[in-house]
Amino acid sequence: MVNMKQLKITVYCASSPNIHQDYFDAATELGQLLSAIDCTVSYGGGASGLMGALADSMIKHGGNIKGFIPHFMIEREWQHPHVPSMHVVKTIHERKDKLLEDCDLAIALAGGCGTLEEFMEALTWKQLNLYKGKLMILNTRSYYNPLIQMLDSAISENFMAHDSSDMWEVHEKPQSILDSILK
Ligand SMILES: Nc1ncnc2c1ncn2[C@@H]1O[C@H](COP(=O)(O)O)[C@@H](O)[C@H]1O
Repeated sequence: MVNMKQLKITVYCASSPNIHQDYFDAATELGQLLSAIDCTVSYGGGASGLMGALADSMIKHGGNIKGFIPHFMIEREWQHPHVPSMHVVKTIHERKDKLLEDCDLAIALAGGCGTLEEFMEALTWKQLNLYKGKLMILNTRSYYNPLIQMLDSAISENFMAHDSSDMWEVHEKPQSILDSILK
């Protein structure tokens, strides 16, 4: 049985606030579900978009959430004001390293180029065995279908090994992510 106190989860997600309510609902639900299993969640430390929704939900439901935010974003006052454990790092590269350090599971919620880049780096590191944790995609509103199709093409065209899709799980709903963690 997994000791949930030990489980370290990283969540990559959008900074944009101008998105469909379904994405906010999914981030809020995931925050509530992860709070209930008492794991530690690390994220980019922002207050806007899905980052803010996830952090607000975890704070509301008594979860453990840590932010890793580069100094230049603090200067722009982008950090979440109520996340108690906020780590200020020098660069965005240091933030990405910290987010994957000792991470058991990295989850990509919907997001823009920042989220895509973070998730693809984690996948690349997993392929190189530099990251040993799990990877999950929360496919709210089928947002990630084109990326999944692209990865399938990379496999079918032999740019990636035939068993590469074992490296990630795709979940349509937050509850399905929780079920996979608990199984
Ligand atoms: N306003 C922001 N606060 C914190 N982090 C931000 C912000 N804007 C971009 N970022 C960085 O990008 C990802 C999310 O990027 P998306 O392009 O919105 O998916 C976030 O983790 C930060 O690295």
